[in-house]
Amino acid sequence: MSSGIRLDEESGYDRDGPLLELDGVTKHFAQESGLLAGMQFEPSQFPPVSVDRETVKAVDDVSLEIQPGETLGLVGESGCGKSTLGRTVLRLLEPTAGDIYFKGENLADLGGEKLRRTRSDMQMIFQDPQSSLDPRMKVGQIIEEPMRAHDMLDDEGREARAKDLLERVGLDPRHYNRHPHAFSGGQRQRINLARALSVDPDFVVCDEPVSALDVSIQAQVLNTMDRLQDEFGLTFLFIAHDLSVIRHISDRVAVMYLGQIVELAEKGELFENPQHPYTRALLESIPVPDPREDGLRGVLEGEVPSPVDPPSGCRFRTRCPRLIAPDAYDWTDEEWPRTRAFMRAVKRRTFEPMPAARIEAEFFDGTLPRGEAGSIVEDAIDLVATDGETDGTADKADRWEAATDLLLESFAEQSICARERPSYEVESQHGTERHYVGCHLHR
Ligand SMILES: Nc1ncnc2c1ncn2[C@@H]1O[C@H](COP(=O)(O)OP(=O)(O)OP(=O)(O)O)[C@@H](O)[C@H]1O
Repeated sequence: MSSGIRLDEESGYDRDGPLLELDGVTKHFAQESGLLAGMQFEPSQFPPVSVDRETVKAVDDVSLEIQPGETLGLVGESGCGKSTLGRTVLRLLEPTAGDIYFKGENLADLGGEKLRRTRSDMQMIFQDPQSSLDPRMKVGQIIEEPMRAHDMLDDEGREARAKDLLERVGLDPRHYNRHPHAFSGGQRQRINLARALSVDPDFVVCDEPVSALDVSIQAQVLNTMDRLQDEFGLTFLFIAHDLSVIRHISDRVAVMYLGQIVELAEKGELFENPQHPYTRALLESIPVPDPREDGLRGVLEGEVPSPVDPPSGCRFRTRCPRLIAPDAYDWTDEEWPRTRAFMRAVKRRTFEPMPAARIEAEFFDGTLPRGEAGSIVEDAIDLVATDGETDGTADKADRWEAATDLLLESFAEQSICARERPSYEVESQHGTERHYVGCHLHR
């Protein structure tokens, strides 16, 4: 067509547009709070117990697009919301807020036959090929099950298609009558692929599909997925915590942290020109095949905070090595990085108690920051130093906590990183696509 726009006859879908579009997608879970599984004794009421509920903010305000035929890799540490996002996209989970458009149509508006058809157009494969295959069923039945559920073909047609699919995923069609236990992990994941493809979907969410497999098998399965993507014209949302897997399969990569996308760029751009401190830390923690290295380099410090009460502003700021200086103080080039390093060390208690002068020497090269910032640092040093003024607080643990609170409240909480949610676009150095980064360093 001269306009370059092609419309899907039935749906009016503009094929040059995104296949999938997420707009502010949010998924929160209500759960009982931690204390005694949330039970509280309330003698004044009947029954005399109440259950506290808290909100797990698993996915928060995610917007992105996936183009037809591409693989968008979704990467992040365990618990950052990748699976929840994948399931919400397929509406296996109802979003708390936001819209999901598939082929231009809002999934929330679909019903009846159209919803049924869209469901078969969107499939999912899971991490554990062992537990997702019913051991009592034969491979043929497993692959035919979705076709039966969607009234696709007759018995003969389904059998022929199942056998064809077995071959196309790299298995022997003669295995049609075998049970899944007769197959290796990699082969079972191929059966899963055949099942997902049986209903001829356009879009597949692949949730850690190779994580349970030996590294030697992973590449083979990934290569098969790559080939099938071309043959079937598939679009993948590919979830993995392993950056080398993501690098193998993705066209673009979205990095997720505590329920939000913090960076999104073409694969080459993301790996060659990572801009978010979280992405950099993830990249640095890829194990290197160097026998002198004892495993991981530059490992991420601390734990991922709870999604019940995520940090304000940039969610990564509580672990970020590049937290931005608070504007309320006047810093020289050296003062802020030193103060930041001291604050992190106090918070994580990474140094042994020592006299104040030694702390000053080790963290500040003997010269404290000038002005108000310097007085605050001095007070914090006093609290943790072996010869510091204790101000009546004799307990050592309390003093470390008081120093941590003082530093965090005076500095970390005043940083723009704590006050505003970052969202910026930077120029790509490699490739042509947009490079999104949620980090105030790009203000
Ligand atoms: N049904 C649920 N009820 C309450 N909280 C949930 C539920 N499902 C997930 N969560 C929480 O939501 C957060 C995100 O979990 P999710 O499984 O999506 O992360 P993930 O990045 O896929 O991690 P993993 O790779 O470990 O599966 C976690 O804190 C998790 O405990």
